[in-house]
Amino acid sequence: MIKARGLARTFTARGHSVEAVKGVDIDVAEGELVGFLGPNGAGKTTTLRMLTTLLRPTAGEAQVAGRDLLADPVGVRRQIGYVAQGGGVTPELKVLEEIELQGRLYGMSKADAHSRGRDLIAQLDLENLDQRLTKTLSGGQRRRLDIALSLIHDPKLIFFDEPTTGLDPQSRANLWEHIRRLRADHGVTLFLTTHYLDEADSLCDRILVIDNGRIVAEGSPDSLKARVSGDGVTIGVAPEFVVAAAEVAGRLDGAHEVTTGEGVVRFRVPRGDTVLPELLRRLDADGIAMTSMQVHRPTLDDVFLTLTGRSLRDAEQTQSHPEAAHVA
Ligand SMILES: Nc1ncnc2c1ncn2[C@@H]1O[C@H](COP(=O)(O)OP(=O)(O)OP(=O)(O)O)[C@@H](O)[C@H]1O
Repeated sequence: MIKARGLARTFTARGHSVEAVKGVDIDVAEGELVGFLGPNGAGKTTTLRMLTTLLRPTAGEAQVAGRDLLADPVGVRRQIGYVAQGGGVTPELKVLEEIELQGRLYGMSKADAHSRGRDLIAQLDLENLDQRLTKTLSGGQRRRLDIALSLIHDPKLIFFDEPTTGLDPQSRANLWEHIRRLRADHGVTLFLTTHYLDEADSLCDRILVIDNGRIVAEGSPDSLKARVSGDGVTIGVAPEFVVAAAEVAGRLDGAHEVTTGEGVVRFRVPRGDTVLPELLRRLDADGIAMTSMQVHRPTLDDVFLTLTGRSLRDAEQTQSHPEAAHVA
């Protein structure tokens, strides 16, 4: 459905050039639900805008939904749907009118646009809202209307740019269900960008991780998590014992990636739960009191950290990882 090779985009603004996307290869098979995950500024939207013909690549080539991106952008546009971040609607139109207008823009007759509008309203659970002005919709309802608008011409491939950003947890879960249904009921191929790890994890078959304009990892959520070896353990100790506690942790069987922070020591071990009694015993023997402890299974954030040396959350705030000092 998507085959991109060496896709790149450089922006030039006030004499400075920014290599937003530095030559990415992307393959998406028919019927797949693929997530494009990365922090703010990583190049997700730029890539999406190139794949949806809204932005011309500086280099590279792509086939999208069976059409050549550069040679046949109009053909690509006919085959795809695009749910942009904060896509525009006409505030004074009612929901059904807005969808009908979209149908008319795609060249449908009034009757066809009306019946397609009715179908989409049912499909996206907008039945009770069809006569509401679009400007009065909640965030989640607006996003469902955006999806309905993108589906008007029955596209086989849909791009979503951060579909659930800004939504409350309940609306997010509801929208995930709609996205899953698009694929299950209509066999649509989906490509979505997100900076939410849980979203990528629960929704996507496959994830591409982008950082600084390059794809740094690719695979199923489970296979990516399997790249991180072992559970993460975080223990709390008094600040004056951090270095000593890190040394104790580093001597445990299989312990690696030991880092320290303000009153905490973090490390990885093959089985977090089984090493804790031994760790407690050794800390006790050295007179170090543990104030807290947490064990967690690898998350996609751990994958990002392993790959880039930065936490996805830190990267989002464009911060480095100042408190982490490697001691082993
Ligand atoms: N029109 C533009 N002119 C100059 N620089 C741009 C332009 N659009 C994007 N950039 C830069 O390109 C880089 C990638 O931006 P992009 O919007 O693709 O990232 P993103 O991963 O989608 O981030 P977000 O999650 O914030 O949407 C950033 O450094 C951004 O500042």
